[in-house]
Amino acid sequence: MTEEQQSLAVANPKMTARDVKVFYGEKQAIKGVSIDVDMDHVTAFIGPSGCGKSTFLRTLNRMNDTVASARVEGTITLDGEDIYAPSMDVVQLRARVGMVFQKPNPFPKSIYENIAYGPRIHGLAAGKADMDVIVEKSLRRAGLWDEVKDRLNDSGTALSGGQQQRLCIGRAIAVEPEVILMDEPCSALDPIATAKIEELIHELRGRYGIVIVTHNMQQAARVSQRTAFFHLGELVEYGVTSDIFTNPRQERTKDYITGRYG
Ligand SMILES: Nc1ncnc2c1ncn2[C@@H]1O[C@H](COP(=O)(O)OP(=O)(O)OP(=O)(O)O)[C@@H](O)[C@H]1O
Repeated sequence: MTEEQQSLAVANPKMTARDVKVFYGEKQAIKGVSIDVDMDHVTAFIGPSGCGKSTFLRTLNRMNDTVASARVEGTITLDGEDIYAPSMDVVQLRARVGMVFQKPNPFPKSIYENIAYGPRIHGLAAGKADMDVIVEKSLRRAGLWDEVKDRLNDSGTALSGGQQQRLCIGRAIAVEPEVILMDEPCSALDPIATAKIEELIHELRGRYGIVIVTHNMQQAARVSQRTAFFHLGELVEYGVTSDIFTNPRQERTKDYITGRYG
């Protein structure tokens, strides 16, 4: 075992998934996945289209609840607490485990309101001055403040695609999440906007647990320290990113990273 692999084994998990299965009606999309997510490493989910990356990602904050035919089995915990327990407040859970989607989806409101909306609902600001601080801090963390500080009342939808995606990251940050799930956050962006998001992921690492689904293996190699390779609903291999890309243990992983399918 390399030193890095040892640290993989002893990592203190923020979230754990054990034998997670997801069904859409009769069809099984996830076949018994177990994985840990920690705060210190960015985790990338890779694999060919339809292998279940997004489905599994969405189990981590119960976004699958919004799909009527979806059913989840197994156990997922956040700080040791079962997130599928009846006592779990799902609105609170989705603030603690935030999500950024493939297509930037700011609210059709001002830049300021996009950030302030969540903290207001969750009662995080005592008044306007408090909210101003939260808005500035969130936009700074999302790497957007300098670009928008003089136009906070402009519509969020008037920003460029890359700026909109950083606004959505800022919106997730504003409610003080512990984990941020990103579902192909750069697939609608040009290379420059993509580079900015990747840089931002580096800056956010450690402060938040980060899980990113990506089609782009170079991106997984650039932004993550842990990579999980999914195929046909199974987690085929999970490990230190550099090991997965240079020394995969499973034949299916090797075939995928060498471009034999996908
Ligand atoms: N709402 C749904 N209802 C029924 N089946 C679904 C639904 N969402 C996903 N699936 C199916 O579940 C399987 C996994 O899909 P999922 O979108 O999770 O894969 P993915 O690896 O994220 O794919 P992609 O990279 O193309 O986004 C696929 O067979 C897909 O058709």
